[in-house]
Amino acid sequence: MKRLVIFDLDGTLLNTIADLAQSTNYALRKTGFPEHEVDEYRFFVGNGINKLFERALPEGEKSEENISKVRKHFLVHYSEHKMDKSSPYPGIPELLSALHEKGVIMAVASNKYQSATELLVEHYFSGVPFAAVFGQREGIKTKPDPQIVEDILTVTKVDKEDVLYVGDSGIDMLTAKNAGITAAGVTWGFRPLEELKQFEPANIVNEAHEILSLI
Ligand SMILES: O=C(O)COP(=O)(O)O
Repeated sequence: MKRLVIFDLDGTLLNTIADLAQSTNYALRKTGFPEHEVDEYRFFVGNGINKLFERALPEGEKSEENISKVRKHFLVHYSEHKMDKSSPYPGIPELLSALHEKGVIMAVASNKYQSATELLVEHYFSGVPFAAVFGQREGIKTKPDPQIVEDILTVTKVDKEDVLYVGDSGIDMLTAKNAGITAAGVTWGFRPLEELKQFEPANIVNEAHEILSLI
């Protein structure tokens, strides 16, 4: 019996790709670099925003200086536009309610910077009593480092064997592996099934309600 479910945010609970693409394209435009199609961003997102900008910048232009310029414009735009087109994936609000009714503890572990993680969770899941909502925090290694999971376990006091980690990318599957907890890969997010399979997660699910049978 799993007592705690840890969810990744982007690509798992929320489809945020259009807003991330829109704000990054704005920042690229402002700094004079070429933009990308929304779909390309599925492979840029996942390791925090600096990595997103590094991937979005052209070859030969991926300097710290350029990343920091793009970041500045992105943050201004994303602070105003992070909820323009984002929305929970089908069945997610119902899944979270059902887990809560069953008495399962829930938490969020994201590589998105902390303030945006908190604001998005508050906006889209205001009624959900998450025990912890952790994003990318200053001085703390990002996923796939297991620190974020360890921090959630410290807050919730749940043993590792009682935890299910749910995510949409190889980074998430590796985070669960590194933390020594059971993973469920979801196929509705940003990354393809083949990427999830490479990390041999214990479970792969195609629809949100399937998570209930893994508890
Ligand atoms: O912002 C990112 O890079 C990805 O965030 P996630 O960990 O919630 O998928």
